[in-house]
Amino acid sequence: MTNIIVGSEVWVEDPSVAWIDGEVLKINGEEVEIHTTDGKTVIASLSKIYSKDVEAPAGGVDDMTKLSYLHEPGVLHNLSTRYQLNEIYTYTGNILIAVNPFKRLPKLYDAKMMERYKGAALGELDPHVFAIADAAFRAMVNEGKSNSILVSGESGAGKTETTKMLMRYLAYLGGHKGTEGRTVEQQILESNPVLEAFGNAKTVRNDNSRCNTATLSNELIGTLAHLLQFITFIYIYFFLNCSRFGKFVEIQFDKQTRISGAAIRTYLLERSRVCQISDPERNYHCFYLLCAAPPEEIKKYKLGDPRSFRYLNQSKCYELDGVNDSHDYLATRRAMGVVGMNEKEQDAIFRVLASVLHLGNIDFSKGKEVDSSVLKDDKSKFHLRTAAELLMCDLQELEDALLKRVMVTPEEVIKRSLDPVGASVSRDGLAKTLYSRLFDW
Ligand SMILES: Nc1ncnc2c1ncn2[C@@H]1O[C@H](COP(=O)(O)OP(=O)(O)OP(=O)(O)O)[C@@H](O)[C@H]1O
Repeated sequence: MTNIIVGSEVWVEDPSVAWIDGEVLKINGEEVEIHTTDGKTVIASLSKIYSKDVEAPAGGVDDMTKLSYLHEPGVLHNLSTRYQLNEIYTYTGNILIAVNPFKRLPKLYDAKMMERYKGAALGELDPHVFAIADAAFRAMVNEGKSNSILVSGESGAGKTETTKMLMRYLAYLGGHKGTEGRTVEQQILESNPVLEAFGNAKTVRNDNSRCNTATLSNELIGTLAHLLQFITFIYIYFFLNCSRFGKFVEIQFDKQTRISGAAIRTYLLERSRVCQISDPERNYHCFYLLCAAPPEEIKKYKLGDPRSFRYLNQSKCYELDGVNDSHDYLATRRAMGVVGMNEKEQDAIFRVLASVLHLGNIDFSKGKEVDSSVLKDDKSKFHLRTAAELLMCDLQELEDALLKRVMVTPEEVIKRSLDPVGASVSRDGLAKTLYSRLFDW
């Protein structure tokens, strides 16, 4: 700011394009008059304008540390310049920034590209997700220690796509055929439909949202990454930090640096979504898939139109563009088979899911005693009975679990009635717990 004089080229905030460049016409104390490149004259405070790097190359720089000024407008301008040239990757030191291209760029990820990046030092070639995977792989081999890659970004930023590319490259380096000739990468990807059905939902930003940075703090990620340094097996880990759920992909290598196995762990499911959604979002995909199951299964689980269930009808969004829930239900069933869940287990999973929907339709009204409640009507009784049948539990015990609170003291176990509001809270609590236990399983 101190170098800003009349004639300097600067960045100034703009309501429509975030930052716009211009030339300083006058400085009057803290007040600066700027002629912007869109032909306007604006007044801004000296502390809110930033010098423009006039010597920066027209196509931007591939590493942000090469910029003369590392401030917000400089960084955004550099990313935007490169993006317009289809250069979606840029380094900041050894961190890679990826800008979502929202279109397929097949040449960027083909076999030739993998060949180019194999063994190349970080920074030697254009910024690329393969370069990060290669550096992580080489460090793991050279140091004989596990390594981790953190993929972070807002919902819809491209974390899932990035992880797929990282896995593809690692599978190329440590390529190994798994069972039935499928690569480990393929097997991990095949488990995706199952995880996505139960852990993904449509959010405002992404029709198939899994992750954003909202709930997993940087401190927690730091701790996880730190702990992993002490694990002696040679693994490469990916963290995807999320709000719907977190995903932790572990790829295991043997002493010959060939892939020997993989595991996926999930954590931090967004439980509140099971009972509460707001327009235009949706609940977890699996509920809509189940409501679109073949007629004999709908009959078995006593389901129907998603509009008839409280946990789904709080939002007006039921269908997603380009998504066929009936088709996806069958695809999820197939994927469950591929990852080793037998028919009986699949049926148990869908029974629990259906019971969550039935629980949500139970209403309560005031009971005869003070602060007590009863099932409101025959409809509620039907849903309670169905939930008990599906969960294969005792009807009376399930009703008690909703209408009464149990307190355990050192002396005795006390049962206290709940009023209708308390019973609704306990109903939602049970639904959330059922769903999250199912997801963890
Ligand atoms: N490198 C890429 N090439 C082409 N398309 C991409 C790329 N990265 C992202 N996309 C597009 O953006 C969409 C959203 O990306 P993705 O699902 O990876 O986001 P996310 O960060 O995992 O989101 P969420 O956190 O909500 O789950 C993808 O479905 C794809 O269409």
